[in-house]
Amino acid sequence: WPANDQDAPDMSQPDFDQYLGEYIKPGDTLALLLDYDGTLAELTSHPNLTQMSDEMRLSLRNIADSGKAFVSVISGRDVDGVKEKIGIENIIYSGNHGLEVLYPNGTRHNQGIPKDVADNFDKMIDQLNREVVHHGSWVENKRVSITFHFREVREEKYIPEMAARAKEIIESYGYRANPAHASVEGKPPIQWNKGLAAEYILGSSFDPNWRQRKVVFAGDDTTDEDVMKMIKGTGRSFRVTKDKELVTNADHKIPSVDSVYRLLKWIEARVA
Ligand SMILES: O=P(O)(O)OC[C@H]1O[C@H](O[C@H]2O[C@H](CO)[C@@H](O)[C@H](O)[C@H]2O)[C@H](O)[C@@H](O)[C@@H]1O
Repeated sequence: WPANDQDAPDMSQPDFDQYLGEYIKPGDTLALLLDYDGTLAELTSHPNLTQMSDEMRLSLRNIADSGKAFVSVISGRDVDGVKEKIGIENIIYSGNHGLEVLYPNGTRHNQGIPKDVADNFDKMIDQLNREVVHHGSWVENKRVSITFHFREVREEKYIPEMAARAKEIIESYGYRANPAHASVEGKPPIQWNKGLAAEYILGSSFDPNWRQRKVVFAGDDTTDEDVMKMIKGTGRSFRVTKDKELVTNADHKIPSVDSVYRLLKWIEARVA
């Protein structure tokens, strides 16, 4: 299903043969990078309710244990939270949109944040709580970034104004605001994103010459586009979306978390 086509059928094994069959040959070693929410697990009303299916976990574990694939999950959640959700030991986790990296041996890499910006963090949350948290919206505090959630706001008339004001508040404290799924993400204003984090993880942990190796990425959100841009032309990327009109840097659109599972099953068979 090429980007921008009119129909959005779910994916089958022959689709992945077509997308990846020429790219990943049996015997190749592969780097598999994945987003979490909306990619490995369905979006839910609250982040605590999200669960990855047992089938997805088993397939991911089989790929990670194959000895033929390097696996990393790069999430907007805080790194310990996303590791807890997935629960597989031998993969590299990255959280807070790439600001934190947690290796299987427990080593961590935290991207530095200027002190004046970090000092504004609690004040920003206080103001968000005072001004835009009402009718079901809330602020998720991830220690270095925040997510302002409005998925549970039942009276939709409040949403445009609270989202716009949240963006203003986030930016007034020197943070970057970007729209995401029923939320506004607030990230520190440093030259870092999921794409640069992926580049760092691949270069330091997979292979310094990773651009000559096979890299596959799947993600569903705006922040994932940075990874898609970064591997464009060398890797293969998938944007999880049902939106036929959505403009993306991904090589292909796939419609659902279920189709991500089929992608994993295809890769699992290839690295077996
Ligand atoms: O990069 P990701 O792994 O996709 O994380 C992005 C954000 O995901 C979570 O929020 C989103 O998922 C929630 C649970 O399904 C949903 O309720 C919310 O509306 C979504 O925005 C998470 O809470 C954030 O911290 C992540 O940044």
